[in-house]
Amino acid sequence: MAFTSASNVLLKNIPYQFKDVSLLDNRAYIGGKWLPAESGATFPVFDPEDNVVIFRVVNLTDVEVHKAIDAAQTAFLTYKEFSHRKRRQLLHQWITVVKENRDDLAAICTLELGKPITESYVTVDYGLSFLEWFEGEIERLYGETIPAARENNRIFTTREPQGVVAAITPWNSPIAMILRKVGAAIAAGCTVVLKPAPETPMCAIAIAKLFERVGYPAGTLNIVTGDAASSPSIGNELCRNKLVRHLSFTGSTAVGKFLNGECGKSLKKTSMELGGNAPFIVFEDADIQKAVDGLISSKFRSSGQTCVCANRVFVHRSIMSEFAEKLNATQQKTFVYGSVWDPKVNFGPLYSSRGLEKVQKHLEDALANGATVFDKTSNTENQGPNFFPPTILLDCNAETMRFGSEETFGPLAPLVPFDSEEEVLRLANTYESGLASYFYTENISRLWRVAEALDTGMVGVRVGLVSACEQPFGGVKESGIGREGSKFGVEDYTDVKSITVGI
Ligand SMILES: NC(=O)c1ccc[n+]([C@@H]2O[C@H](COP(=O)([O-])OP(=O)(O)OC[C@H]3O[C@@H](n4cnc5c(N)ncnc54)[C@H](O)[C@@H]3O)[C@@H](O)[C@H]2O)c1
Ligand SMILES: O=CCCC(=O)O
Repeated sequence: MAFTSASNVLLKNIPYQFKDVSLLDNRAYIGGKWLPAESGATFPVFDPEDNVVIFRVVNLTDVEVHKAIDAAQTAFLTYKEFSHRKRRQLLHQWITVVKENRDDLAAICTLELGKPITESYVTVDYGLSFLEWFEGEIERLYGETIPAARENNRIFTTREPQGVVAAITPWNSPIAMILRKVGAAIAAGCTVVLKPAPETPMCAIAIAKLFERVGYPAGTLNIVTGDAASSPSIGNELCRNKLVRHLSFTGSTAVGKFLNGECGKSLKKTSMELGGNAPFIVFEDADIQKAVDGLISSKFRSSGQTCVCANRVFVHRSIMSEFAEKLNATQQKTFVYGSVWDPKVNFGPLYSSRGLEKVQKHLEDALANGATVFDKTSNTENQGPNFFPPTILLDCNAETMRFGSEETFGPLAPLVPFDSEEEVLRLANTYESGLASYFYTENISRLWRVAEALDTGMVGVRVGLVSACEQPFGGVKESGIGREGSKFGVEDYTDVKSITVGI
């Protein structure tokens, strides 16, 4: 077993040898410099596999965040003058260094998030796919010519970068969430102050270490780290500072609503990628094994910790027993447990005891209200303090049980019987959230009817995975504002300027 030599930053022995230990830094990155907190404060980052402290990272206040915003504004004045071709070349170089350091990035993700190493590679590659997509988009940020009503006028539009973007990201899928947001803003010609989640700051720092190698103006990307207690004061500065033109947030609906309200005071543009509570519907005419396979990837990906994971599983009453049997058999065949560093392992612990408590509460609530566990998996003992096995619940009710109105964010699959299309659409559409939904049918008319009726930003029809760099990602209702990825993801960080010329 090899041990890393980055012992000055990494506080625990791990079974991985970093190829480039300089990616492990615990300082903030402001105006092109790596800095400690002025107060000297740091906060701990834990390994979810055993709750041991792995890093201590600098804990900033609003004072340093203010400086980071100033640095981003200074950089913007230089960066916005770069041609689109030059911006594309820089992004291409960033992609190259991220690719070259894929192993170390995946290892940091596994360390901080407890993600099995194989899944961490998937999230790094998913993040890279966004950078590659945005690189292609940079030189396609076209304007328009508009026929003018006045004979002696000509009207053109251009897409202008907005300026300083404040980005706040969550712990789940840290590499991809950062690259999807920061990559788009930088492709559009903006500069960024990023506040990563306190649980996963080292992924953000490593990404910035690679960014630094590329030759962007100092201050184009700044990383401001802070723990849960300092997040509100950091957020306050990001929302109130007038130099910030756009706040791009991914996280819970509660925090998103608060930040959106704060940004409203200075009418900042916001992008809000918030919580989901995805319905997953299996109609009586579905291919049952296909639906089972889709649910396995939608529900149990990242141990159930993505915003687009199925949360409420509606199965037509006539096929419930067959579906449950097949789901249980398939999940037992699919998942391998053990050390997150073992490439064969594909199901890991939850990110923290906070995550575990929430899933346990949803399970207890469902059981107290009449649900039953289908067949508790028996081979998941001794997997660490934050481990929760894939669990299938029968006899569930989405209107009376907690999972019906709150995201579980864990591997609990509550199966809810339904009798008609009308009933299931009413149940699927009642909740305030509207991020993703999924359904399985082999009936072509129902396919179009239900896809159009589901009130969500994304619909998966006979697929359990919708996420892709080219697909507009985002929600309606309380799941958010705006779209990430796709051509809309870059456009979101530009303003349309119209230029009227008299001739
Ligand atoms: N729609 C999407 O694209 C998407 C993607 C991933 C996660 N999510 C959602 O994120 C949630 C899980 O992430 P979480 O638990 O980290 O969410 P969270 O809202 O608690 O935290 C998200 C980020 O906001 C920061 N934060 C919290 N309070 C703040 C404040 N007052 N000011 C500034 N920053 C503050 C946190 O430190 C973290 O960086 C889930 O609801 C999930 O659905 C949504
Ligand atoms: O958790 C949210 C994002 C995951 C994804 O992009 O598929």
